[in-house]
Parts: sequence; structure tokens; C-alpha cells
Amino acid sequence: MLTGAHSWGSPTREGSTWDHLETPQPHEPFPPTKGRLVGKPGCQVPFISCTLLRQGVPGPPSPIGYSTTASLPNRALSGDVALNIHRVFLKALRSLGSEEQIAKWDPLCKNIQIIATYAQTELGHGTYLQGLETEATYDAATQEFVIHSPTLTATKWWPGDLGRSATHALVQAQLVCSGARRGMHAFIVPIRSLRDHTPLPGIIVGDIGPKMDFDQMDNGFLRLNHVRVPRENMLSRFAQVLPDGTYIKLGTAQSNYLPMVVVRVELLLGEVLPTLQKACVIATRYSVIRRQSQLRPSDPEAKVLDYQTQQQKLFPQLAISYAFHFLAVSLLEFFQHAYTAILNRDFSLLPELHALSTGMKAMMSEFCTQGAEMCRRACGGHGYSKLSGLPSLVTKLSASCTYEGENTVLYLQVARFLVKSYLQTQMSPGSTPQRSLPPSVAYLATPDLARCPAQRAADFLCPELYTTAWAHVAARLIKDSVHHLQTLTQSGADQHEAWNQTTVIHLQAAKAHCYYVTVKGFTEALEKLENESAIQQVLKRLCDLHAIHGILTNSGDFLHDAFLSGAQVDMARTAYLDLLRLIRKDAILLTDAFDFTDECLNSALGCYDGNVYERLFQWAQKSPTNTQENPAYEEYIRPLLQSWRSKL
Ligand SMILES: CCCCCCC/C=C/C(=O)SCCNC(=O)CCNC(=O)[C@H](O)C(C)(C)COP(=O)(O)OP(=O)(O)OC[C@H]1O[C@@H](n2cnc3c(N)ncnc32)[C@H](O)[C@@H]1OP(=O)(O)O
Ligand SMILES: Cc1cc2nc3c(=O)[nH]c(=O)nc-3n(C[C@H](O)[C@H](O)[C@H](O)COP(=O)(O)OP(=O)(O)OC[C@H]3O[C@@H](n4cnc5c(N)ncnc54)[C@H](O)[C@@H]3O)c2cc1C
Repeated sequence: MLTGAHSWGSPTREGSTWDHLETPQPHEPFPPTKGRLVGKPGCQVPFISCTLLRQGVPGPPSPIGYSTTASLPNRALSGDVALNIHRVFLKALRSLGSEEQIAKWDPLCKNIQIIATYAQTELGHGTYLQGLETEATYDAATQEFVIHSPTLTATKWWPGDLGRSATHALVQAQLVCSGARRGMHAFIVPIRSLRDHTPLPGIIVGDIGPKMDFDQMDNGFLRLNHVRVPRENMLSRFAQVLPDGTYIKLGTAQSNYLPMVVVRVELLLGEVLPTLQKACVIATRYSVIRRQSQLRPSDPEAKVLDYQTQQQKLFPQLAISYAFHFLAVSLLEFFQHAYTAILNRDFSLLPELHALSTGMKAMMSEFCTQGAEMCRRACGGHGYSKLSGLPSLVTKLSASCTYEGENTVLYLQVARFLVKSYLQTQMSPGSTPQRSLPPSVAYLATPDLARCPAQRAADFLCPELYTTAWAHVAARLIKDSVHHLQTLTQSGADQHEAWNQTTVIHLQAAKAHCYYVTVKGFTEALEKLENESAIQQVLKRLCDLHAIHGILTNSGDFLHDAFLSGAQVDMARTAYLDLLRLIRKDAILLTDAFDFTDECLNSALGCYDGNVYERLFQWAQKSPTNTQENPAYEEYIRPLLQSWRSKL
């Protein structure tokens, strides 16, 4: 299983006397205690160095120089920075390039002597990479590749920074050499002049037009008309074309898919998770400032965060933010280990890495998108204002469900891995699997409980109990999906039709497996906090809430084979509702721990000092609509209003 040695900051800071926003304070900015999760009187939640929360676990620098702090400019400018795909190009270069090619192109990228993009998706294909139409045909006479878009649907479509900025593209194309098609390979293609930025000969390039968000990114299109590049421009870590056109395969059929694995892993901590964390900070801070109605007729208006239903909206998002943090850090560690091996052409860990990276990318982008939308709705009308910063967090996260692999497609990649792992455990009875199962699916080979042993609500606060419950449901759904697949094939359906006719069931099993992985990852992170008992207690409540929230949301899966009884689901709900009450006390501190500056949050609702109404009014005054003459008055409104005069 993924492991992550989490080291935390210094121990509890005794005497922490307040947390901002909750205790009545004059509305002046407080001395920022950024990076501190400090307790209120009587609740000495110790100091959690939140920079660790964000940067993950100190460890060996990633072979590709990745660190979550790489997203610092991203954080400083509330995420709206450009040239993101320049970084994707760099990751692809370091994954697929030979040492010589990296030595040549890496400095040019780092010094911004070129601006590069990653051009894989075409008008006609994004998911099915074997269907990509762009061709790269080797010409031995000139030792060049001829890169060509043979059809309209071969037009590269979506690559970021391509529309107006990039000078070079990593073009993924179907290699043709020695008279054979060799599959998708990566080619560095100059597309604009470094002298005057005009498109080079044979290049048609432009912007794909308005999008749901990412207005600051020029996603573009690219057509190539028999563009020639030197043989050295095919990235050749995993395959080479010799001067005479001989093809040398050094990797696997999917080696050139490696950049997607790299980006999916790094996207989690660098882009997807921080966006949900920001939404949690904004909505939680706003929910202790916003007062509406009374809990008792005689009371003053209540903070909306004191309503149980508001807690039920926000705290599962807070819990999953922490669950995903620990999981993503552990996945990054596993990735760094596996990636080093893969670069040395040891692909033994790639299947599990592919399954984990696709599953976590699909789950995190899906849950973070849903969670950010929940946070937005929890802020009422002001959540619909762009001044809250929430709408753009939702629309940005929405894109992450599609880019770097459409989520359903990625979940089905997980399902494929689960079916193969399960079949491995079903070899001749009594035999142990020829090779031990990958750690993330080891539960498929462990003895299973038929019934949950819980006797009272408190039993659902036991990590072993709910982790076992999740393993049980995931294993049952995987077994069920294989059973349905085998029933169809045994009844005569060909394997592809049988697969398609059971993909809904496989999807359900893959999602349950991914949820189990996040629960297990969170519990393992907590185990490493045995010397930080106060922190462990606070974070355990979030872990408990995350696990039980999933059980209650998917209770049918736990009731289906009577693993849980109806009475036990009621016990789980009792435990869940009590956790909401307990987490309420630390909610502000747990969101402060994410340590976003006001600039990074870019929100009138989420500012550290809580002056929401002043900022909304102040920022609205600055809206262009209020700083320019009303363009409609002279031409439309005045004539309309005064048209009655002409009738007199
Ligand atoms: C601030 C904002 C920043 C935003 C940045 C956004 C940047 C976005 C960039 C992009 O979007 S780049 C384009 C991304 N595109 C994709 O992710 C495409 C998704 N499609 C695929 O990954 C694959 O085509 C597929 C869906 C996996 C299907 O692959 P294929 O049909 O070729 O093979 P299968 O039969 O499904 O699988 C065969 C075999 O290969 C294994 N495999 C598939 N993919 C990978 C991989 N990436 N790494 C390793 N192995 C892979 C798969 O597991 C099968 O193995 P076996 O089961 O046969 O052992
Ligand atoms: C904001 C943004 C930025 C992007 N940046 C880049 C970039 O920089 N470079 C780049 O190359 N690309 C980029 N992309 C493109 C992105 O990678 C693709 O859109 C993505 O891979 C999905 O492919 P598609 O659009 O062809 O969707 P499709 O695959 O056509 O998906 C459409 C529907 O078909 C379903 N489907 C497809 N195949 C299967 C299957 N085998 N089984 C079951 N269902 C299936 C999907 O689940 C989905 O519901 C970007 C996209 C966006 C939105």
C-alpha cells in the first residue's frame, strides 16, 4: 500500500488564545499568523505547520524536479497564470527524451528561449490515442520526419498556450517508418518564428475560441502541412529511428503515454486539490461571518455554520480535502519511486502506477468539482457573485474532469486493472497467486468479514472497522463485475461486447475501490501521528467523517449483502452527526491551515479579516460597469423612457 512518512511541525504552541473570525474582534486586519493551526481557549489544537500540508512530505526531489511549490506563482496569482502547458511540455521532454535531447531543449525551456506546448488531442480524437491521425513519416533520404495533418479531424485541438503564445509543440503523431505504423510517438516541432512570432511554413495555427473558463489560457488549433523536422526531434528514450529508418523499440507499447501519468499525478497537489481547499476556506470563513435567522427565537441571529445542515454541506468537503492531501502525497512518493525505475526501463510498477494515477485523478477531480460547487451553493447569493471567487473555482475544476483523460475513461482503466488483479486471486483453488498482488489491491486476497461487527455508534469511529467495511464493498463489487463479465462471455458474447455491456458495473467497482484507497491512505497517515496526539485527534475526526460520509452516501452497497444492517446504518449516522458537532469547533483552524493568502483566494467572502460586506460593496464599486458611462442610455434607454413625450 502506498506509504507516506509525514513529518509535522513543532509541537503544540501553548497558550494559543484565539482563532480569527470566531471571537468578536474589531474589524481590523489581524497580524497574520499564517501557517498556524492554533487552538481556541480550552481546545489546544497544536501547531500544524501548514506549509507541510501543502508541500507534502519532505523527500528526495522528484527526478523531474517537481515540487508542489512549483505551483507557487499559481497560488500567488489565484491560479490565473499562463504558460501552464510549457510545464507540461517540460515533463514530457524529461519523460520521453534521451539525455542528449533533454540537455538540448530543457535549458531553452527554462530560460524561456522557446515557449512550448503539448499537442496530443485532435479535433477527432482525445481519448482514443490509437486513433490519432497526425502522421510522422520518416524520410531516410533526408533523415527527416514529415509531420502532416491528413484530414480535418487530424487538426490538433485544445493544446494550451498554442493559440497565440507557443513557438514549439511536442506533437504526438503516428510514426511510420520502414513501411510500418509504429504507434504514437512524440516529436518536437517548431511552429512560430523566434524572430517575429509568425507561423512557420506549413503551419496553420490559431485559438479555438471561447471556453467555459481558463480565459487566460490560449488553447489553440494546429494543422501541419508536410512539415519537416530532423530525425533528432523524435523523443527517443523508449524508441529510436536509425538513419536508415530501422526502428528500435526500447520500451513498451504504452511508453509514450508516460507524460500523461506524470501530469495526472502532479495535477493532484498542484492544481486540483488546492482549488477545493480554497473553496473550503472561503465558504467556511464566510459561514462564521454570515448570520441569518435564529436557532432560538430569543437568540441573536446565528452564524450559518452553526446550522447542522450547513456543517453537513461543508465538513465532508473539508474532510476530503485532507484525505486527498495525504493520498496525493503518498501517491507522489510512490510515483517518484516508480518513475525512476521506469526511466531506467523497468516497467514492473507501471501497471499499478497507471491504475492509481488514473483512479486518483478521476476521483479527485470529480469530488473536488462537486465539493467546490457545494461550497459555492452554501454561500447563498454571494456565492453566485464572481467577487466571491467561488464560481471560477468550480468552472476551473470542471475542466479537470476532462483534461488529462476524461474521468469515465480513466475509471475504466482502473476497472481493467481490478479485473486482472481479481482473476489473479482466482487461480486454481488453494494456490497462492503466482506473484503477490500490488499493494493497493492486496485486500482482494485477504479473508473477508461477512458481517460488520459494530454494536454501537462509537464502533464506527474505529478506523479498522470502516476500512474493512470499505474493503468488503469494493471486493464484492469487483467480484460482481467479473462475474457479470464471465457470464456474458460464457454465454457466447465476444470479450469486447461483454466488456462494454458490463462497464457500468465496472465503473461502480472502480469508484468503490478508489474510495477505499482514500480511506486507507488517510488512516495510514494518522498512524504516523502517534507522537502528535492532539493533531491526530483533530485529523482523526476528519478521517472518521470521510469514511462514514461515504458509507451513508452509498449505504445501498453496504446493505446489499447485509454486511451492514439498517440498525448499523443508523449507528453510523449517529456517529456522523456527532462528528459534525465536534469538527465545528476546529473548522476555522483547519481551513486556516491551508495557508492561502487573501490574494491567492481572490475572494471578498474569504478574506482573513472577515470584512465581507465592506469588501463586497468596495469591489462592486470597482466593477467596470460602475466605472464607465452607461453605453445603453443614449441609444436605447433615454429614447425608450421619453418616447411617451412624443405621444402627447
Ligand atoms: C492550470 C490548469 C492546468 C491544466 C493543464 C491541462 C493540460 C491538459 C493536457 C491534456 O489533456 S493532454 C491530453 C490528455 N489525454 C489523455 O489523457 C488521453 C486519455 N486516453 C488514454 O490515456 C488512452 O488512450 C486509454 C484511454 C488509456 C486507452 O488506451 P488504449 O486504447 O491505447 O489502450 P487500452 O487497450 O485501453 O490499454 C492497453 C494497455 O495499455 C495500458 N495503458 C493505457 N494507458 C496507459 C498509460 N498512460 N500508462 C501506462 N499504461 C497504460 C492499459 O492499462 C492496458 O494495459 P493492459 O491491461 O493491456 O496490461
Ligand atoms: C481545459 C482543457 C485543456 C486541455 N489541454 C490540452 C492540452 O494542453 N493538450 C492536449 O493534447 N489536450 C488538451 N485537452 C484535451 C483533453 O485532453 C481531451 O478533451 C480529453 O482527453 C478528452 O478527450 P475528448 O475530448 O476526445 O473526449 P471523448 O473521449 O470524445 O469523450 C466524450 C465522451 O465519450 C466517452 N468515451 C470516450 N471513449 C470511451 C470509451 N472507450 N469507453 C467509454 N466511454 C468513452 C467519454 O466518457 C465522454 O463521456 C484539454 C481539454 C480541456 C477541456
